[in-house]
Amino acid sequence: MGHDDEITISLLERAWKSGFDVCMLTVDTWQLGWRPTDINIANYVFYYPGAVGNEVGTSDPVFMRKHGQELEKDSGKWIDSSVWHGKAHTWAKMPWLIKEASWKRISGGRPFVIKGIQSAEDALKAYEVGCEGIVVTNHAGRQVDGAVGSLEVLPEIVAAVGDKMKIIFDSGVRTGSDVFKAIALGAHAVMVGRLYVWGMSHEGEAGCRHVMKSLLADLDITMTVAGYRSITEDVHRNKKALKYNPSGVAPGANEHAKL
Ligand SMILES: Cc1cc2nc3c(=O)[nH]c(=O)nc-3n(C[C@H](O)[C@H](O)[C@H](O)COP(=O)(O)O)c2cc1C
Repeated sequence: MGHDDEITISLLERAWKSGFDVCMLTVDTWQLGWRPTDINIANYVFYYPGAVGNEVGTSDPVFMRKHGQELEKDSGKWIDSSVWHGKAHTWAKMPWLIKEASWKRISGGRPFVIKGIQSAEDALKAYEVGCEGIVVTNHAGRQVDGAVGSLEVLPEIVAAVGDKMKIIFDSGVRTGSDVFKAIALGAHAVMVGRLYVWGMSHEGEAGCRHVMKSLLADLDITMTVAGYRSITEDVHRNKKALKYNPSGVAPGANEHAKL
């Protein structure tokens, strides 16, 4: 979410017209973390106005009306008016974004999700401002060095809001047992980031499909060897009976017999 409310509304309208029907706001990176490796290989997709990372914003009709189509690379003007980083909005702005002026009005009431929640306190705030869901994530540990582990905070967040809203988990999901543990701890769904990218970089779309099929197969096997028939009927329903096991060993079939 950038600095300019008019541009924000325009972006949301474009998203809705393009067929997206859930709005997800990332709140943990209004500025990017410092990663020397990226600097070494000149990997910075937001460096100048035409850079690919800024395209959604700088191609926006309201942005172009206000700032012109040809922004000078080094003027700094594009940063001042930015649709990109540089401003920390607060919780006070959320009712405006979600309800009063924006997403709910534009989409006719479709869900709004906040991505980047790492505490029960913030999860409750997200609920209070009108979100239907949250993503419990530490942005894959790629932004704040030493950030709290997302799986560590998941149980307290589930306890606070698990019956009120959808909880999606990400950061570090690589295997079926990672998915299984997150679901067993109360997540309704998980997301993956780098996993599919690795498959894609190796073999394009086919690689991406292969990685995702392997993940699902691994989840199936994990589920069955742990004694569960299905995620929705068994693992999630029985989540309160499952305990997080930091050793990484999946709960065994005996546990299922007890349930
Ligand atoms: C190359 C890359 C770009 C990303 N860009 C964004 C982004 O623009 N907004 C965002 O909310 N998360 C972004 N993320 C974070 C992912 O949405 C997700 O939270 C994270 O990758 C999940 O962890 P995992 O990669 O370990 O599965 C990005 C991640 C990667 C690897």
